[in-house]
Amino acid sequence: MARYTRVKGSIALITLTNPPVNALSAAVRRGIVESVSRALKDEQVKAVVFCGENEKFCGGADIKEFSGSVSGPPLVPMIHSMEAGEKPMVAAIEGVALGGGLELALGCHYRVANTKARLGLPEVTLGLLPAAGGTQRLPRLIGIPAALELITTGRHVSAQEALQLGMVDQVTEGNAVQAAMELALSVIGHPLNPCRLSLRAPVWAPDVDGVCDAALAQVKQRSRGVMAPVACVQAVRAAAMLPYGKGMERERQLMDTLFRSGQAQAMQYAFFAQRNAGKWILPNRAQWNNTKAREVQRAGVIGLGTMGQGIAVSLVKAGISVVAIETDTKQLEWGKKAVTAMLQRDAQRRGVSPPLHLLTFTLSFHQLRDVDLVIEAVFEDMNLKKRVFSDLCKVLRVNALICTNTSGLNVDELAAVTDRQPLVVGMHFFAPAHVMKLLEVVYGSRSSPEAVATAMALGKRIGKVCVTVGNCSGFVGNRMLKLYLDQSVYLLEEGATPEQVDQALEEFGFAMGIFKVGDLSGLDVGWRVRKASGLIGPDVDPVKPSRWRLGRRYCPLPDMLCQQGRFGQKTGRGWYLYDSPGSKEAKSDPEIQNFLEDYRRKYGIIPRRITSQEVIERCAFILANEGFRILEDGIAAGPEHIDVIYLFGYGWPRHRGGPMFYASQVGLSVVLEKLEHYHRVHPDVPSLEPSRLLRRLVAEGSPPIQQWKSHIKNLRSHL
Ligand SMILES: CC(C)(COP(=O)(O)OP(=O)(O)OC[C@H]1O[C@@H](n2cnc3c(N)ncnc32)[C@H](O)[C@@H]1OP(=O)(O)O)[C@@H](O)C(=O)NCCC(=O)NCCSC(=O)C[C@@H](O)CCCCCCCCCCCCC(=O)O
Repeated sequence: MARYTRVKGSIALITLTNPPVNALSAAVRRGIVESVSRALKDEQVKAVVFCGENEKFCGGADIKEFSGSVSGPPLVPMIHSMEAGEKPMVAAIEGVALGGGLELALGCHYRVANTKARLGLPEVTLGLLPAAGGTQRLPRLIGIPAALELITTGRHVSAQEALQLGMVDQVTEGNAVQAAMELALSVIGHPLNPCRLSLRAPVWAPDVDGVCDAALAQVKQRSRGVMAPVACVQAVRAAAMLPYGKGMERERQLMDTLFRSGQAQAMQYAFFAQRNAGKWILPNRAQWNNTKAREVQRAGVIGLGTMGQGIAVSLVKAGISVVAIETDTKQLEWGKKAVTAMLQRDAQRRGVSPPLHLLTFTLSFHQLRDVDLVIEAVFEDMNLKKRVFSDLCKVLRVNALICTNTSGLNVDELAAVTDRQPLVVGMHFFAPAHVMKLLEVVYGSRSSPEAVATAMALGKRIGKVCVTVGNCSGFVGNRMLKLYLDQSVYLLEEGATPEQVDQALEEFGFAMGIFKVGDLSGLDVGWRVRKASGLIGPDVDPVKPSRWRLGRRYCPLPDMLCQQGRFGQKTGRGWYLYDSPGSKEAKSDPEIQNFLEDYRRKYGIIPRRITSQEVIERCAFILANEGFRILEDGIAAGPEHIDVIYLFGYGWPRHRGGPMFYASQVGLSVVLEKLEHYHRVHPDVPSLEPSRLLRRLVAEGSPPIQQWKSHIKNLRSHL
C-alpha cells in the first residue's frame, strides 16, 4: 500500500497506493513506516520523496476506519519519525493533500505542489480536528490567524494560495514528483532542523489571546452547539501557548473527546451519505453505473420567476446554453434583468466575464426546437403545467426530455399529457435555485432510467447534491416538511410562541427556526397551496375557522395571518416584525402575542408551558416517523437519502446527521415511546401515530441505521 522505488540513484520514492484518494488506511501507514525505515537505513539513499498514485497525494486518514477498531501504526509517531529522519523528505503534492495527507506533508521537510492541487485540513467537517500534528505544525508554519481560519473552516486552498501562505515551498505547472525530486537533490546536505516544524516557535503574532478569543466567538456564533470548531480553536491556542510536546498532548486530549462524540459520528455518516446518494438506484435496479446519461448542451427554462431565474443561472454557469421563456414582455424583461444581474455579480466575484452569450430570452416556444431538455418552472398549478407540457410537445424534438420543477405535484399526471412519458422526470430545485445545493430528481412510473440518469448527471454538473425520489405528493422533502410545519403551529396553539419554537430549533442546530424560515420564503406560498388543495374554501367560517378539516386536526393560524396581509419579510410582517418590507432582521411582535392569546381564548384553549425538549421531539420525531413511512412506500432508496435531502434542502444540522440518523442515534425505542405518548395526547393528529416500520424495527431490536437494509425489504441503501 506504499510502493518503494529508488530513482535517480539516491532518491527513495515512496508512493501511497490506495485508490481512489490514497487514504491513510492501516495498510498504507504500515507501508509508509516500513518504507521510511528502509530509506533511512539505505546508505545509497540521500533523500526521500513522497507522492500518491494516480496524481492524488492523499485524502487523509481512512474515514471508514473510524467506525471500527483501529489497528496498524498510528499516524503521530509515524509522521514524527519522518520529520526526525536525517535525510531530507519532500512531499510531492498533486491532486489533494487533505487532513492526515496534509499533516504527512507537514511532517516532511519540504513541500512542492502542482498548480492544480488543493490543500486543507477539513477534519472539522467530520466533527474532528487535525490530530496528527496539524494543529501544532500548521501554526508554526503559517502563523496563528491563518492556521485558525483554515482549521476551523476546513477550507481547501489552491496551490497558489498555499504558496502565498507559506504552506508549500514551490508550485509547479509540471509534474510535482519531478520537481520534488529536483528539490530533494538540491537540498542534500543542508541542515534539517530549520525545516522541522515541531522545533519552531509559532510564527509571532500580536495579541494571540485576543485572536483566539475572537475566533472562538466567531465559531460559536457560526456553528452553534458544534464541538469540533471550538476544539480546533483550543488546540491552536495550545500551539501558541505551549511547547510542541505539550501542545500535542492537548491535541490528543481534544481529539479523544471529539472522536467519541455523537457529533463526529453524525458528520462522518453525513459524508458517506452524500456520496451514497449519488449512487442512485431505481426499484427496477437501473442504477448510476449501468445507465448512460444523455449529453445536454442546450436547455430550455420555462418561466422566469424566482425559481426559473435561479435554474437558468445554474445552467449557464455550467456552460449550458439556455433558451429562457416567459409569457409576456414585462415578465421576460424582468427575468432577463434578474438573470443577467446574478451572472454579472458572480462573474465579478470570480474575476471572469459573465457567460451572457449562452442565454437567449424569448416569448416564443419555437426557439425550443433544438434543445436537449426543458425544465418547466411555471407557477405551481397542475392545469397550467399540463398546458405547458402539451404545448412543449408540439415544438420539441421527439427525443427531448421534459423536466418539471414542481415541488410536489404528481409527475405521472403531468407526463400523461405528453407524447413522451418515459422522457418526463421531476427536477425539484430549492429556492434560491442557484444557491441551494439540493435537487430531488423525481422518477414517475413511466420515467426511463436514461431520463433519470440524464437529470442526475445534469444536476451533478451544475453542482447540486442530487437524490432520486419516487413520485408522491410532496416527494420526500415536502411530504415530511408538511407534518413538521403542522407540529410547529400546533405548538403555537397549545401555548408556545414563534420565538420559543425557533429558539429551541436553533439551539438544536438549525441555522434558522421554522417561523423565521416561513417569513423568509413567504407565507403566501403555503396559503396558495392550501387553497388549491381544498383545505381553505368558501365553506370555512371566516370568524371562527374550523380546527378540524379533511378528517384531522387543522390549525388555521397561518391562514389567519395571511388574511391580514402578513406574508413575512416581503411585507415587513409575518410571524415576526421587520423594520420595512424586505428587511431581514426578525423582531418579536407584540401583535402576534395578542393574536395568539385571542385565538386561544376564542377556541377555549388553555395555554401550557412548552419545553424546548417537547419542541424538538415533536418536530424531529414527526420527520423521522414520516421518513419511515417513505421508506416503507419505497419512495426513498435508503435512510441516508432522506437525511441528505434534509441536510442540503432544509437546513438540518450536519452534526445531527439527518432526521433518520438522529432517530437511530437517540434510539428507536425512545422515538417510538415518545411518538406513542404524543399520539395518545393528540389522537386527532394521525401523523403522530408511530409508523409500522418504526414499530417493527424496535421489535427487531432497534438495529443501527447501517443495518436497516437487512430488515427492510425494499431498501436500496449503500450504507
Ligand atoms: C478527497 C476528495 C476531495 C475527493 O473528492 P471527489 O469528488 O473526487 O471524490 P469523492 O468525494 O466522491 O470520493 C471518492 C471516494 O473516496 C472515498 N473517500 C474520500 N476520502 C476518503 C477518506 N479520507 N477516507 C476514506 N474514504 C475516502 C469516498 O467515500 C468515495 O468513495 P466511494 O466508495 O463513494 O467511491 C473528497 O473525497 C474528500 O473531501 N474526502 C475527505 C477528505 C477529508 O476529510 N480528509 C480528512 C480525513 S480525517 C483525518 O485525516 C484525520 C487526521 O487528522 C488524522 C487523525 C489521527 C488521529 C486519529 C485517531 C483515530 C484513529 C484513526 C486511525 C489513524 C491511526 C492513528 O493515527 O491513530
